[in-house]
Parts: sequence; C-alpha cells; structure tokens
Amino acid sequence: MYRIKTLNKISSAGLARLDQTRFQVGNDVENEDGILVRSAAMHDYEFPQALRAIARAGAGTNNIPIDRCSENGIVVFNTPGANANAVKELVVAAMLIASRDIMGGAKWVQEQANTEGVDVAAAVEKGKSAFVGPELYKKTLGVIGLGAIGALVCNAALELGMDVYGYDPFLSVDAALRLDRHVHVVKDVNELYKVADYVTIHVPFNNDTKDFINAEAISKMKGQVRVLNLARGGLVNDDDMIEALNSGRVAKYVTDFPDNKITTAKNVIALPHLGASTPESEENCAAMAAQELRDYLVNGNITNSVNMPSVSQEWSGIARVCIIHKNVPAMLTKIMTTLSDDNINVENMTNKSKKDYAYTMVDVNTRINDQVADELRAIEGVIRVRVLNH
Ligand SMILES: NC(=O)C1=CN([C@@H]2O[C@H](COP(=O)(O)OP(=O)(O)OC[C@H]3O[C@@H](n4cnc5c(N)ncnc54)[C@H](O)[C@@H]3O)[C@@H](O)[C@H]2O)C=CC1
Ligand SMILES: O=C(O)C(=O)COP(=O)(O)O
Repeated sequence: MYRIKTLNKISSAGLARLDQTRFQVGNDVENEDGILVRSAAMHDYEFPQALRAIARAGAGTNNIPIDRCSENGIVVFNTPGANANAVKELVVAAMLIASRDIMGGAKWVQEQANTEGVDVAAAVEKGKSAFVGPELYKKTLGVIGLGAIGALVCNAALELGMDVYGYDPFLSVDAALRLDRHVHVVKDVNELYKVADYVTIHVPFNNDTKDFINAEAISKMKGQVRVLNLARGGLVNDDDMIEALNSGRVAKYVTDFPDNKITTAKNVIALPHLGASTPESEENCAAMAAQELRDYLVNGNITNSVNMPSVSQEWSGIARVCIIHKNVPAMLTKIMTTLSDDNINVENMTNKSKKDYAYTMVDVNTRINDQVADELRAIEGVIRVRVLNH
C-alpha cells in the first residue's frame, strides 16, 4: 500500500487515478510515500523518511524546496500545460478589465441601485462616460515568456486583432512550434517594452526572474502601459510598480498575486490567484499529477519531473532497480559491477541525467535481496535505491 498525502484540495478526477486497493490517500496520512500539492508552501516541510515523490498539480514549483528534494532523492513533478488554457482566458479578461472600467462600472451601477430614489436606467445613460476605456483591437501586446501559457496568450491576442511581440531567450522547439508565425519574437526585451500597450509576464519565479519588472524595466515601457501579472507576485517589484502607478506611467496593474502592499495602491486590480481555478484545469492538473506519481511509485518511470530526467521503460525481467545518483563519472560502471559481482543478469537498462543528478533504471531477471540493495546504496554518489517487483 502506498501512502499519499494531499496538502491542498485535489480534484476527485485525479484521486480516482489512485485506486484504493493500492493507495491510501488523505490529508492526514503519515510517513507518506508521495505528496499531491497545489500552492501549499513546502519550504519548511519536514520530509518523512518514506517520501519519494512530490507531484505539483499545476505549473509553478516555487512553493517546493527543489534543491532539498534532489539532495534527498525525492522526485518533483509538475503538470506542464495542464492549466494553460484557464490562465490564457483570465489574461484576456485581465486585458479587458485593465482597459474598460468594467469593475468600476459594475460597482457603480450596484451603488446606484442601492441609493434610494435613483432611476438606475436613467443614471446609467447619464453616468457611463466615466467608465470609458480603449479597445484591444490594433493595440500591441508584449508577452514575456513563451511557454505553455505565453504561447496561448500570444495566439489569442492575434485573434483579437492585436499586434503581438514575444520574448523568451530559452524558447524550446516545442514551444516555438505552438506559436503563431505572426508573433514578432524579439531577442531583447526592451524591443517589446518600446512598443507594447499591454505587457504580460509568464515566466517561472526564481532567483533569476525575481523583480523582472522593476523601475528600470518600467522606464523602458510606453507611458500609460497596462501591466498584467498572472504568473507570480515576486516577478514585479511592488515599490517600483506603486511609484509608476502613482506617477501615471503605468495606467493599470492587474495581479493574480495580491498582498497587503500592492492591493491598496492606485489603479491596481487584484484577483485572488484565480488563474488555474476552473473545474477543467483542476481536473487536468490533478489527473496528470496523480498519473505521474502513480507511474513513479509503481513502475519507477519519471515523466515531467523538474529535478530528475525523464525515464520510462517497459517492464522486462521480474525486478527493477531504480537508482537516483549524482551525475558523476563511473556511476554506471560501479552499479553494473555490483550487480554482476552478485551474479545478476541485466535484461534492460536506462540511464539519463539532468544537471547534477542522474537516474538509472535496471530490469533484472532475479529478485533483488536487501544485501544487493545495500551494496548499491553504499556506492559513493548514490542517493536513493528502490527495488520494485513486477
Ligand atoms: N495564476 C495562476 O494560477 C497560474 C500561474 N502560473 C505561473 O505561470 C508560470 C508560467 O507557466 P507555463 O507557461 O505553464 O510554464 P512554461 O514552463 O511552459 O513556460 C515558462 C516559459 O518562461 C520562459 N522563461 C524562463 N525564464 C525566462 C526569462 N528570464 N525571460 C523570458 N522567458 C523566460 C521559459 O523558457 C518558458 O518558455 C508558472 O511558472 C507559474 O508561476 C501558471 C499556472 C497558473
Ligand atoms: O499552476 C500554477 O503555477 C498556479 O499558480 C496554479 O496554482 P493553484 O493550483 O491554483 O494553487
């Protein structure tokens, strides 16, 4: 029985992938083998001895201590693209509410209705000019980060008749193929700032991207620009943004990641981290995350991990040895020598690396006893050894 702890509410579509005969799932499970999580903060989380994998039902993994996971041989998964459409749709809404004063207008109508003696129909026609705002059509959108979400946003904006500029120095081939050919991809983000009426950011939050939009970046943007941040709060420097909003250089700032400081600033539209909050996305993410967790725990296969390489292998033989180790020379030789010294015949094998870590999966035709597993564990550079039986 594998024990799976949920640190957030996970859609039942995902939990259904973890059949009750093999998985015990709940938020009170202890010494868990796997964790399913959304945005719960895990940086201070104490890893139980059994923990082998964490699956983030979503895209951003900045709530998870990835380095500490890698050092402990814990595989971290996410669900690339599974919530991208939901975010794209909210970005379209964000552009609209940043342009037309839909929120202010709707609130004002309610206020009229609640004021005694006001004829709402008449008040609306008299007062509507206070809520005028520009159209998106023929305006320019700058998209920073052209991954799963960024590419969908670019393509949707083209459909709305916008001119679209995109920036992503690490653009993958797959992502480039998803991008409409009418998007102007620029090599220098300043080229995008120079022309964009709207700037939207879709990059992961990390040490390199913290404060990506700061005073210097804003100084390169057009006056009256509208800035959208549905990625992470820390990508935009709050103080610099507040100053730009106060001076009128930035006309509106829409953020999906409000905090006490930014929420009360002028011309801020703060949403409660709603980007992925659709039933469709919650189901997609949960199903993908549960599937990844299951395939790793049961078969040792790794798909969509952010800290370990992708390795999947059909079963051959009767036992499988899964070894997470440092990506250093001679590991494979040492692993193979240990197995052959114990007279174990290898049926199939895969070895792949990702940055400082590597994963070796070996199918063998005999049962692996504790002594062999301990010999493998004793190899310098080996972090974790698991033996699975078919
Ligand atoms: N508001 C919400 O509920 C949601 C927010 N997000 C946030 O959006 C982010 C992006 O999500 P996806 O598009 O699914 O991820 P993704 O991994 O498909 O795309 C990220 C893109 O950013 C690019 N990138 C990385 N560093 C960059 C830099 N310095 N400059 C320009 N581009 C850079 C990468 O090359 C990649 O193409 C997530 O990391 C997460 O923080 C994601 C889903 C929901
Ligand atoms: O996938 C992401 O990165 C998100 O920000 C979505 O977060 P959530 O799962 O809605 O808490």
